[in-house]
Amino acid sequence: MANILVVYYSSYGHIHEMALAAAEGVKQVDGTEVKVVKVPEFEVTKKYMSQQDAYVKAQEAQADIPEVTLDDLKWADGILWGIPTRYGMMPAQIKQLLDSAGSLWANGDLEGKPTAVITSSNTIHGGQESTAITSFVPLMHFGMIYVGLPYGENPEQMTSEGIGGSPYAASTVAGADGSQQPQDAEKTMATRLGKRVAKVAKALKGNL
Ligand SMILES: Cc1cc2nc3c(=O)[nH]c(=O)nc-3n(C[C@H](O)[C@H](O)[C@H](O)COP(=O)(O)O)c2cc1C
Repeated sequence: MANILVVYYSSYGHIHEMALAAAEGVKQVDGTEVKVVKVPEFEVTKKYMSQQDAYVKAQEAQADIPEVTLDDLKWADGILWGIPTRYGMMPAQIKQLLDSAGSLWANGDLEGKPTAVITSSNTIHGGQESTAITSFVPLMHFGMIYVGLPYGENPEQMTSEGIGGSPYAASTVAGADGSQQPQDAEKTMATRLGKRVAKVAKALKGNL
């Protein structure tokens, strides 16, 4: 049995939806168990963003998702990270989690585990690729094995349409005002990435 964790942070729900799509992909692989967990919100963020309807609605929709623990990260044989773009890179909430997981780094608890990123940004050039690539850096410090999104399996990437998806991460474009919801092609790529991480985790478990 390979355990797969989908851990995400989502202010407005796009990454929440993409995380659920990735979990569907994990479920397509026999002999795996999937858990979806969210990164805790900061009090200061609740204070400043709770005037925004879109934020409040999206947080209510995630109320039943449990908050991640360090034991969840240890439990996992593979981890998908849902990371929306903040100024071209990961949000502080995700960085805070990683910064709180120094004991796992020190013990090598995540070494050899496959990992992948799901991201989003408002605009097509607003950080889709920079968020994925900069997120790779701390994941390498943890000794994880990065799983990308190959062109051969994701024909949706070969388009001039304004959708997400790159060799580095599954992604969705939320639109300039954030009102665009993840499109089927984007969710399909997240599902395939979930499936890919599950297959790699299963193949690697006990073999490194
Ligand atoms: C503080 C902040 C910074 C952001 N920075 C960017 C950015 O650099 N580029 C961009 O295209 N979108 C940016 N956005 C938009 C978010 O990336 C977008 O709301 C997010 O990807 C939607 O995912 P979510 O619904 O899961 O939160 C930013 C949003 C916030 C709140």
